[in-house]
Amino acid sequence: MEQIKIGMLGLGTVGSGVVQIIQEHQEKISQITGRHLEVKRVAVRNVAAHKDEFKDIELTTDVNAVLNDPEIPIIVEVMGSIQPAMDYIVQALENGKNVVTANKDLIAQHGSELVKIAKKNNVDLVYEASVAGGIPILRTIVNSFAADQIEDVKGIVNGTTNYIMTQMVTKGMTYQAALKSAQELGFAESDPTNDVEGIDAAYKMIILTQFAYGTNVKLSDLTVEGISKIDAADIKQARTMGYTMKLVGESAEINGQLAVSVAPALVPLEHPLATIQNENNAVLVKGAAVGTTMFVGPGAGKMPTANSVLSDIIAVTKNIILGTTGNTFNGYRQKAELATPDMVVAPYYLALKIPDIPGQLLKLTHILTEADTSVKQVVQTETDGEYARVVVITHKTSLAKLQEIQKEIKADGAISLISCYKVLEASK
Ligand SMILES: NC(=O)C1=CN([C@@H]2O[C@H](COP(=O)(O)OP(=O)(O)OC[C@H]3O[C@@H](n4cnc5c(N)ncnc54)[C@H](OP(=O)(O)O)[C@@H]3O)[C@@H](O)[C@H]2O)C=CC1
Ligand SMILES: N[C@@H](CC=O)C(=O)O
Repeated sequence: MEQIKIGMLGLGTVGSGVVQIIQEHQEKISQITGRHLEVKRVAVRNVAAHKDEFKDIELTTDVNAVLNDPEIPIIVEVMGSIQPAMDYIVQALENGKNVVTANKDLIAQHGSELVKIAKKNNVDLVYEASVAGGIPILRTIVNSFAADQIEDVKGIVNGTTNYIMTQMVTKGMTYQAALKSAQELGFAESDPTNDVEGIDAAYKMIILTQFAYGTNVKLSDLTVEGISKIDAADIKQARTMGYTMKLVGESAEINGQLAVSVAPALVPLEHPLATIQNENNAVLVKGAAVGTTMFVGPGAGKMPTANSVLSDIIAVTKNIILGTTGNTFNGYRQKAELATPDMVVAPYYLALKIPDIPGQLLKLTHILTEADTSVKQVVQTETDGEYARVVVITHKTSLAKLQEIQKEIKADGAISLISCYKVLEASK
């Protein structure tokens, strides 16, 4: 049987999973593709750290030995970060190599540039593993939503933060201990800042927005908030009010304009996203024709992510055999403006510190009424005699009105806003 030789950049969590699947599932892959896949050479930083585990594979620190090898038609980039990964991928594409990558940072920031280079060189550039790890969401949007008009994409798209929050809620683990565990399990990025600050999820929402609406947005177009400042008191309070807290990414089409965000949100316990635990991810895609669909699975980790990389490798192998490489992963292109804050509407959870004297709640109600909303649910959780902690869930209001509310509370001086989270609606 003819061979397809693969060159790899990186042999960490994902890379080692890719090698393992190719070795263990070779027979099935050969039957499906008609080719024997062989990992010919892998570039790493530290050969000594890997040589005992990967005795049969040629390891090198010389990236050019991978990128310039004429026998290798597919390069798998699983080293991460922007540079030097960007330069290596450009070099691979210019050398006529097809590229499979799991690098969301790079695709979200430089995807359109790389797509052009791939097209010019008539090679594939595919990146299924870059969004939601093991969930085959990108190819599903490309293939199964090709004729539908997507109206909303929302979900849990970062495994590390969902794992941390689940461990904190179900096992009472501290934030730091849960983060350490996520790192040990290979879910977190090498620098977990992007995970916990919502940036990793934002990159994934940028890619999902490109696939769903054909529109390129940049990180600065998104509102992004992570989980590092979440108060455990809010998680507990939310629970008593019938909600759990999740880091939710959303890309919504509102009258032809796009609103893309990542933030911790209160999710009603009966909402499908409330059931997603640990490193699992879920993406809800709402199409005008199909309605709401949900895709669930592991969003991070060695084997699930490697499986998505393999689905790309197999797709590229088939294209090589058919002579059909060079087609853009997602061919949909559409220009769309960004929605303004007055268009983005939701109920909000506000935790406030209020002087424990008569008339203060009335003042708060007045501030909300002035901003065209009102209290849907209110709970006084505790008081030290001087100040009470009050939690309010508002009726729907726009982001613009929420900003007015925040400004008015600040101006009042006596009342202070401790935290503020969007509340998902049970039916959406
Ligand atoms: N982990 C996960 O669950 C998921 C990860 N991803 C993405 O996959 C990619 C890889 O992630 P992951 O496997 O976790 O990362 P790891 O940190 O586990 O592995 C990175 C690998 O890349 C190698 N490497 C790093 N820099 C260089 C360099 N300059 N030259 C050569 N080799 C280099 C490292 O070599 P050495 O071992 O010698 O240090 C290591 O083998 C990232 O883009 C990540 O965002 C996507 C989805 C899920
Ligand atoms: N660090 C990421 C890995 C997968 O993309 C995550 O936790 O989701």
